[in-house]
Amino acid sequence: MIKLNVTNEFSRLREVVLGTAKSNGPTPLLEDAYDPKSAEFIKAGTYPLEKDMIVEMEAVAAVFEKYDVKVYRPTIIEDYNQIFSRDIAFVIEDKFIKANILEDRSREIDALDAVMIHIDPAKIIEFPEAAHIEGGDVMPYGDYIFVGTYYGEDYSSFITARTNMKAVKYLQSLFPNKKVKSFNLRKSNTIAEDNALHLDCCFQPIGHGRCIIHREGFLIEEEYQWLVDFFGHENCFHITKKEMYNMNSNIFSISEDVIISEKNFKRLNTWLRENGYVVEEVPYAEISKQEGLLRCTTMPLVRD
Ligand SMILES: NC(=[NH2+])NCCC[C@H](N)C(=O)O
Repeated sequence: MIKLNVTNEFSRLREVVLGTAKSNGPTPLLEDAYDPKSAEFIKAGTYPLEKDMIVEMEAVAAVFEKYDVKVYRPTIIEDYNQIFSRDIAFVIEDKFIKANILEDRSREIDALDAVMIHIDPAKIIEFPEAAHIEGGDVMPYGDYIFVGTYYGEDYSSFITARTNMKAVKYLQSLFPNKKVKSFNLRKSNTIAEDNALHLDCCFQPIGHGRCIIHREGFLIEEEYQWLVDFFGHENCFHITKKEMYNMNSNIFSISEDVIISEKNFKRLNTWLRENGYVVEEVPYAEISKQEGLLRCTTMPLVRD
């Protein structure tokens, strides 16, 4: 049995699911894209190729091996995108919560059966159908759970809005002892630079009380300010629109001190090293064309 345990983004990682780019399928049709960045590269004829993405994801697997982290991979569904494991389920404390994901991605969870047989069935939780939630929007942080949402009246017109207030409320009922704090995120179906697809696309806590944040990803100034006050201004690494677009907030922590990051994130990686973190650089620029990066492709099961 897997002893599920996740209470934050950075305690020492022991077991994780890493997505796969194998049998990812051909380049999707433009009308089938479900995020603006993928659409941009489909239009430009530069949508990432399976063979290139496989190489990138194997580089992450090699880092996990180096740190002795046990890695599970999804069972391959033929011609289906299974890169972003983060969104399909998530672990908080000892509970494995199946997300209520976008219809286009609904088959991805089937590929985790081989992982779920090692989980106590009593710990597997499903959300009510009307409560939409994806793991990229959910971040446990000690007594808190931070959740990205969109609560505009026009929620249903945004394919980029994946977590609704029904889910935020349901999450609170599941964890009555935690403070669930939600953040209304900026959405755009067409302009990737204006789209915070998930909370991890504009914000992520790292070890030693710091975080990475993009102000404009938040629609409500007070909600952004709450985070800055919570972490302290000097502990926040602010990223620009372009850096958000390149997914700088979507790095992944193996521990308080070790972070996997993209090799082109010069400004971020320098800041991390100056502050004492060990940065494991990997190439992930092809994956990033699908509006996701390292956090999105991983789903932690066990941290210390
Ligand atoms: N946790 C994340 N930010 N995941 C990114 C998922 C990207 C994927 N193209 C989608 O639209 O669903």
